[in-house]
Amino acid sequence: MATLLEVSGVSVTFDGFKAINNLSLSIGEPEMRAIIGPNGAGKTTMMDIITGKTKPDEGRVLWGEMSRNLLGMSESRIAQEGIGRKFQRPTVFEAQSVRENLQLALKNRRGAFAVWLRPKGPTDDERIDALAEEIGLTDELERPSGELSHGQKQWLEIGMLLAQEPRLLLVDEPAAGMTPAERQHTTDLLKRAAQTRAVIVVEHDMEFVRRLECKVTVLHEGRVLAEGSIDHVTSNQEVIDVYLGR
Ligand SMILES: Nc1ncnc2c1ncn2[C@@H]1O[C@H](COP(=O)(O)OP(=O)(O)OP(=O)(O)O)[C@@H](O)[C@H]1O
Repeated sequence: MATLLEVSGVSVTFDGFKAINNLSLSIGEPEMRAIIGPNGAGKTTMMDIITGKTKPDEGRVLWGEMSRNLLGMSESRIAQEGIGRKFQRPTVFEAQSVRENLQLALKNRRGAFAVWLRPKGPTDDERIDALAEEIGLTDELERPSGELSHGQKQWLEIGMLLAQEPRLLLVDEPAAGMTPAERQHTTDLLKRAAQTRAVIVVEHDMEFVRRLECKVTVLHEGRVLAEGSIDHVTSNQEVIDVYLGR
């Protein structure tokens, strides 16, 4: 597994408060990684830094085979590089059908022009069918997205991100507000996505994290407190003291 993203010695201070404190971690390709930690640990700020929304005071964020520093790039450039982010609340176009939402995402995908020039690639309709199948919304393709359940909207948004063929997908609390069956479907979907790309999932639900069956990074006070298998981190006394035992 080659390293895709390397966060190295990153710090950021807001009004004198060090929200991220000499944070270092690396993500492989492909890899599934869960990030956990108490409120205020810096999980959102870390994602803001990776996606270029927040610029840190120190450190480097290196990306890809050429180890280019993402910190010099704009948010839109970083998205073009293949970093997709799913926020907690779904942001699909409610008046548009599932198909139209996926169509729109395909239009905006990376290298769309090159795909258009390629003579034998799948057509957009074939891609939409494959994506709908992937996210479990084949029977809902013609429905307005506003009629979907909360879980289905989340899957549609994941599908729209997958349409853009990201190399790294950042997902914020995907299980929140979902039924147990929806959670299971979301687990399966993310695990499949992580077979061919890097997926970082920030999540508080430990049962959900366990089912992802991946390496877990625990953040606390803006740095890595522990890292390893779920059994390794959940038996760590410091992790129990600052997070699990609360
Ligand atoms: N723009 C900002 N200005 C000032 N302080 C900020 C800003 N963004 C984040 N912080 C502070 O930085 C710390 C880290 O916040 P962050 O949202 O990254 O934590 P988190 O781990 O995502 O928490 P949660 O689990 O509650 O979402 C918090 O103390 C927060 O109040």
